[in-house]
Amino acid sequence: MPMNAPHGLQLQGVTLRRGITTVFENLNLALDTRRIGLIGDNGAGKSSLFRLLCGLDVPQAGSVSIGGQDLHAARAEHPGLVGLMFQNPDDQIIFPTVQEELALGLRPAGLSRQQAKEQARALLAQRGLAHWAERAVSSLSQGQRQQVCWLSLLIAAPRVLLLDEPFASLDLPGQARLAQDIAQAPQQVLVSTHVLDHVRGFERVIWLDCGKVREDGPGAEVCAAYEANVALRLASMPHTSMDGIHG
Ligand SMILES: Nc1ncnc2c1ncn2[C@@H]1O[C@H](COP(=O)(O)OP(=O)(O)OP(=O)(O)O)[C@@H](O)[C@H]1O
Repeated sequence: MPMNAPHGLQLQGVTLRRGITTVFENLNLALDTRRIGLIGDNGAGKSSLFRLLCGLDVPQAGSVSIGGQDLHAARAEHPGLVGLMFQNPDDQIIFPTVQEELALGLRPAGLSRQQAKEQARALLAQRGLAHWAERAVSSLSQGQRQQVCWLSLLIAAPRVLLLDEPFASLDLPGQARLAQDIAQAPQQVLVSTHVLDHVRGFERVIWLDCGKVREDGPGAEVCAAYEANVALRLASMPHTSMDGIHG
């Protein structure tokens, strides 16, 4: 790593277009903080940022680096550097059964297929989910599939965890468990969410607004600023009436 290089992920002058949409233009971000929340309206660019940070998308201009090294070069050397939990579990899950899906994350660590399956079963048992091992992923509910996605990431243990709306389909116990897991994770964790309470206590929250950083600072302050902005926008909206819709 070059001297004085940032140790975390960094975007420099990034422009990203997806289809006809310019999502980011000349975006600069240094993501060194241990816990970072990402908030903002639908379409603000949260998932797009995660796609850049894990190398799924490549910017049309600018660079994405980690520890001062180009992200793609770094990932080629260390495949387990950055892991993404997708917003939609169906974009993430590849294998038919839960244990195979979890075992996938262990193969880069050099484990045999059998060893990886055994570790996957051990993690499931530790979580009281031993009965899920042979279950077809397609037979699980949306929230259960989301749990599988989280466990896959947990077992793969990348150095940086990117969680895209990980709480969205979880029940209350599942949300509490995930919040606890995040708090205990030794790695850097970035979480995007529309439920601000999940990131309000984070040391850093970034509010994205139409692909730009609107606010960046302590979670409590940035969440309060976003809430105030939403309240203001709601107050200035004309009141809609349901009259006539129901008859
Ligand atoms: N596959 C795609 N092709 C083209 N444009 C896309 C695609 N996915 C997203 N976009 C556009 O990119 C912009 C950013 O979308 P993105 O999914 O990153 O937002 P988001 O903040 O994650 O939104 P949400 O809160 O709804 O998940 C939006 O204008 C969106 O319409």
